[in-house]
Amino acid sequence: MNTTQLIQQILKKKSFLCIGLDTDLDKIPAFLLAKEDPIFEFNKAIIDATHHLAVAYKPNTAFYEAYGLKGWQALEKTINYLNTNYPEIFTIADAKRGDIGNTSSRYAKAFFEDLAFDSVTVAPYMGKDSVEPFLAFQDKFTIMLALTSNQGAFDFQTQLIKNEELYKQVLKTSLTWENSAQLMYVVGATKAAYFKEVRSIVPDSFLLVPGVGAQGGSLAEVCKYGMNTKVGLLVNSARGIIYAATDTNFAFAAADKARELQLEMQKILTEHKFI
Ligand SMILES: O=C(O)c1cc(=O)[nH]c(=O)n1[C@@H]1O[C@H](COP(=O)(O)O)[C@@H](O)[C@H]1O
Repeated sequence: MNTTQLIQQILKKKSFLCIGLDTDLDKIPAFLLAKEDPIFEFNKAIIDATHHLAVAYKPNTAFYEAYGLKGWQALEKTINYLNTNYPEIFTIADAKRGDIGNTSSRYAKAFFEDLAFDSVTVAPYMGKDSVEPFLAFQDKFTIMLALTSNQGAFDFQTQLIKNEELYKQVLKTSLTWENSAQLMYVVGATKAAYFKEVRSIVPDSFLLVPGVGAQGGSLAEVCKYGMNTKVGLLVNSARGIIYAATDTNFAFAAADKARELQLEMQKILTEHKFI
């Protein structure tokens, strides 16, 4: 998957929605628990009901790792199901990895080769040599945390170091790395006031924007300064979509929630003259 294909999909579906598959056995409909693989059954139903409204899916690996081998198998089945049945969909392993080089290269192999995701989220705290092994996969995307949606983002990311916020230095420095065209950045929807600054540093990159829905971020506020000339946004919602209902109609209820966001996105894409 390249950005041209991603943009084509966005314009065709009139959507830049990413659905977070943060699948929690305590929250999914109880009747699914009797199935052999409840996590995969839930994901499959959500994907089948929403794939025409979303351009990307983002399983957060924590929700799978929490269930050990069974959870990891459900993650593998989910990525295989997406790649086989909906190859146009952009897939994100939300794993927030990053370690010394030889370890990062194992993480990259796990998510790009073994599980065949299009992208993986990476924490940049350990610097260039911890991110390079991900960027070495030239046809994959490395999505680096820049300014996260949580309150703790203010602990380090916005602190001034030599008169400049740390997240800005992270953005600027990453642009000097080899294959930086394959970088995307996480900027939380709850940080809408920062999008103008972010865009002044990374005008061409895609931004993955979590934090609408359950965390209270506003899509309209994000789009005011977050878009670039090629849309440049993937806006994620997990709980706000996938747990819309807990009865047998859960997937339809999720599709209704996804449709609400897609319609809002369609309006914004029209206003910005993309469609
Ligand atoms: O990298 C992420 O996706 C991420 C970064 C961030 O700054 N904030 C954030 O919420 N996320 C993830 O995005 C998802 C948000 O889920 P909801 O709040 O349920 O929509 C979770 O999987 C988070 O781990």
